[in-house]
This record gives sequence, C-alpha cells and structure tokens, in this order.
Amino acid sequence: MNKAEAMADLWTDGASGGGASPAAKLGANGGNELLTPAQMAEADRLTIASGISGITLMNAAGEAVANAAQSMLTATDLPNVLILCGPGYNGGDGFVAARLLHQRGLEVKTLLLKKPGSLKGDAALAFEEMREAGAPTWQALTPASLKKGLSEADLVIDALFGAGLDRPLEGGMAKLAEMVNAGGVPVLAVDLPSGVNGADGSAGGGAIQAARSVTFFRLKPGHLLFPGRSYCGEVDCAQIGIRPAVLEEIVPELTLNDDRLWCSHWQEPVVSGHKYDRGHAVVFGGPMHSTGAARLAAEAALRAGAGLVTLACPPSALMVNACHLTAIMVHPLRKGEAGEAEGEEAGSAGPIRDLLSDKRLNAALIGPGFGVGPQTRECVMAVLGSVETAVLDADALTSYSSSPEALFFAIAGCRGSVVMTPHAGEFRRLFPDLFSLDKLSAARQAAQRSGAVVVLKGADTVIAAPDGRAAINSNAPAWLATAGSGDVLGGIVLGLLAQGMPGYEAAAMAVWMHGEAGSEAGPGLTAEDLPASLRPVIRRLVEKAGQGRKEIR
Ligand SMILES: NC(=O)C1=CN([C@@H]2O[C@H](COP(=O)(O)OP(=O)(O)OC[C@H]3O[C@@H](n4cnc5c(N)ncnc54)[C@H](O)[C@@H]3O)[C@@H](O)[C@H]2O)[C@@H](O)CC1
Ligand SMILES: [K+]
Repeated sequence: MNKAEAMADLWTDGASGGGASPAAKLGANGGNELLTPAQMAEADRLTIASGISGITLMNAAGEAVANAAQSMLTATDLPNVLILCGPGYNGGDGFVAARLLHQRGLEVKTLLLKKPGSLKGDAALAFEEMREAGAPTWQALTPASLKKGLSEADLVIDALFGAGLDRPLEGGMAKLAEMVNAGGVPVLAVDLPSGVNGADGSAGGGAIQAARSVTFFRLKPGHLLFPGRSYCGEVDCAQIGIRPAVLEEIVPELTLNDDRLWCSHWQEPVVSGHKYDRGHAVVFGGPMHSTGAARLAAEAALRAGAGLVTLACPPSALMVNACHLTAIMVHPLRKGEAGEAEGEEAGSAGPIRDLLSDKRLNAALIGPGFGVGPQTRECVMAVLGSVETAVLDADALTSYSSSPEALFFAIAGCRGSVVMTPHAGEFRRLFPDLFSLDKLSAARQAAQRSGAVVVLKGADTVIAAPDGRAAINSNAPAWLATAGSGDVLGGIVLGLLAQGMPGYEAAAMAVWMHGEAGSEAGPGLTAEDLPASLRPVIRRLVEKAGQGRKEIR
C-alpha cells in the first residue's frame, strides 16, 4: 500500500478521529469521484455492454436498499414498509427491494405512480418478479392511498425519482412529497431523495426529506451540494457490480474533497530539513484599525507548515501587529499606507515590490482587512507581478468589482498559481453573470475565466481549477461560519503554497484542513481557535503518512 492509499483508507471510512466531522456521515465507499446522473448512466451503459445485465445491476441496487431498510428498522413484531415507486428505473429498484423485504417476512406495501403496464425494460421485469414472488400489495399512488399508507408505515422507501429527475417537482407530485414530509415516518431514499437534482443539488420544487439515502457506485454532486445535501440524511454508497475501470472512459473531473485528492502532493517535514525548505510566506495587512484579519491569516499559514511567515503592513499598524505576534515577523511597508482611502497619497505598491524582490518570499496573501480602493488594486498588481504564488481574498477581490478583467489579465501573466477565496458576496461582485448558475458551474466557469483556482466558500465549498477539475468539500461544521474564519482559510492556503504545493491541491487541502480544525475546536469556536486546532489535524496526517510508509517497507 502506498502513502496515498494508506491515508485514503484511514481518512474516508468515518474513522477520521476529528469527532463530529460531517464527512463521517458520507459513505464514500468506492472512490472519491463524483458522477453526474449522465455520467452514471454512462457507467451503467458501459457495464451492461461489458456483459453484466441491467437487471443484475437493478437486483444488486434493490438488495442494497433492502439491507439499508432493515438496518433502519427497530425490532417491532412485523415492521411495515411503504414503498413509493416511480415510472422509471428508480421505481425498479423499489420493486426489487419490495420483493426481497417481502421474502424476508416484512409487511410491504407498494404505491405506484404509473400503471404497471406503462413500466419499461428492467423496471417492468422487476415488477413481474415482485408479483411472481407472492407480491406485496400494490396500489396506485394517490393522496388517499398515501395517507393510509403513512398511517401504517414504520419506514417509507422513496423510489419515485432518482437520476432521471428531469424537472422540479410540481403540482400533485409536490403535494405528495409534502405529505410524505409531514407524515413523520423515516424515509430511505433510493439513489437520491425525489426532487433533488443529482447534478447540482437543486430542489426547486421541494423534495422528499430522507433520513438516509442509498446511492450506487459513486456519490453524485447532489448529495453534497445544498440544498440537496440537506434532504439526503446519511448517505451510503453501495457497490452493485459496476467496475471502476469504466471511469477510465468517463474521466470524471469532479471529486469529493478528501485526502485522495491532495495527499500525494503534500510533503511532511523531514528530519534533515530546514525551515527555508518549507517556504517563506508573506501576508499583506491593512491599516491600524483593521489588523486582526491579517494576523489570523499569518498564524494559520505558519501552523499550516510554512517555514517562515512575515506580516507586512503600513508603519502605523506595525506596533499593534508586533505586540500580538511572536513567531511571525513583521515588516513595515514604509512609503505610505496600504488601504488608504481614495485620494490620499498612494504608496504601498513600491514597498511591496521591494519586499517581494527577495525571491525567498515565495507566496503572498493580500486582501483580508486591507481596505477597498484604487491603492489596493495597485498593491494587488504589485503582488501578482512579483511573487511566485498568491492568494487573493476579501478586499483584494472587492476592489476589482468594476474592473474584473484587469485582475484576470494580471493573473494570466503570473508565473505560478493564483488562488482566489471569495465568499458568495465577493464572488457576485467579480462574476455577476455567473451568480445565477448552480454553485458548481459558477465556480468552474469563474476559474476558467479568471485563470485562478477558485474557492467558492460556504457550507458546501467548491474548489475549481482553470483546467476543469473541481472538488466539493463536505467536512465543514456549522460553527465554522464565524468572523475571521475565512481569513484563517486564506492563511492555510498560503502556508501550503509556500511549501510548494500546486494551487488546486493546496486550495483543496486547505479547505479540508479548515473543516477538520473546525470540528476539532468544536462548538463555541472563534477564528482565533482555528490555527491551534490545526495541530491535531496535521498530527493525524503525519501519522497516517507514516503508516503508509511502514507498510511499504
Ligand atoms: N441499469 C441502470 O441504468 C440502473 C439504474 N438504476 C436506477 O435507475 C435510476 C434512474 O432511472 P431512470 O433513468 O429511469 O430515471 P428515474 O427512475 O429517476 O425517473 C425517470 C422517470 O421519471 C419521470 N420524471 C422525472 N422527473 C419528474 C418530475 N419532476 N415529476 C414527474 N415525473 C418525473 C421521467 O419522465 C421518467 O419517466 C437511478 O436513480 C437508479 O435508482 C439502478 O437500478 C442501477 C442500475
Ligand atoms: K428516490
């Protein structure tokens, strides 16, 4: 087993040790690739073409659903399961589960959205097999039959729509979903909760609220992106006989953000190493009245492993920064004040260039607490023109609201990676035309347009590279949404860039570490707690990497 495999094993099976990490609720069994419904259909098609029949896949899918259903039922005398079956193959999985649960002695009732005669292909076969097996009762799905069914059921299986959802729920269908949600009976969703779009997590007409979802082969973006994620409950990923080799043809560019994405690019410190081997990061801070954001970022960069970190700031802010910092160096930008209001004497761009002419300073962060205006734009240009790799956040992004093309032009001229870390508001200012898109498409198009790695922050942060790769993060706890948290994230990205990680991997790893640190610090955290909370996260990474090496020997 190599280092990457060893770490992947240990970090994705819910045993991450970070306590309440929401990622532990995702069964990422099978690989970190995420497949859109169209790619999943292609995986099915390639598998069937290789000689495994569609009904074999459906039987395996239905069996995984039946097993999950049984594990959700407590030991009542005769559990009563209500299965809602749609017109397509999602309904087919429901028929298989119905047959198996009936054969295992459970009380099963199926409600069909369409007449059995309209079923096609494997779904029609699965229905026939269910009937031949002594048939759990089935009826048309109507408000009345649903009401009665819900009143008797211990568990509902939602097999109405999965990958084939092609429009939001509406009219009678939306009402049926509302009835299920109001019924108070736990729901197990087949593939996806009906109403959730697997490609982007949208649920414009509402959706069935599941306690648990069983999907097949690989997770879908809709399991991770909000609002879809909030409808899924816990997600299991069942392997149903689709061979991973099909991915070589599909070439998915989207993954779940976990260590499999970046661990092979991360180098833990070696005993013979030197701090200069791990880079020298610089954070450009703002004027005296807004220094905290830059300090948070600088502390995070140092904790994330940068060999040295310098906080460069206007002379007026030097004392307050120096009073708060110990291991981090401070440096005055002498000729003026960064972030001065428009019209005041410009001045920090020159000192920024001077500082960055020392090529040992290999990564820079500008934006947090820096101030918005033309001088900030000059400073950003100075950074982009001088340093190897850069992180742009907050005010550095907002300063380009009216001239984003100038920023993208400067990024195109950069030698190394540039990472942008906007929250939704900052993103909207830079990419107003992309804001109406789903989060994944928006981040991807922004990365392509800007030439930067884009980290579009939120509970479901998307990391997108200009070359089309993208990842969705899932381990951020709710209490990470707190003042200064984004500054810490920018600092972690900076620290990883300084150590030589490529931009996309550095950004993804930083987002993941930030989430883990949030879980580590726990409820009541403030941003000040996060840098120190990186310690156990890094310790576990080092330990896992060590285990990988031990097994190689
Ligand atoms: N061989 C395969 O392709 C396999 C497919 N599997 C299952 O098949 C599912 C996909 O099957 P399908 O492609 O048939 O799609 P679905 O069964 O998800 O739904 C398709 C049907 O629903 C209708 N529909 C879509 N959105 C609607 C809406 N909002 N309101 C009302 N009707 C709507 C469509 O017109 C179509 O008739 C997966 O989710 C999975 O559960 C599994 O059995 C594994 C194997
Ligand atoms: K479903």
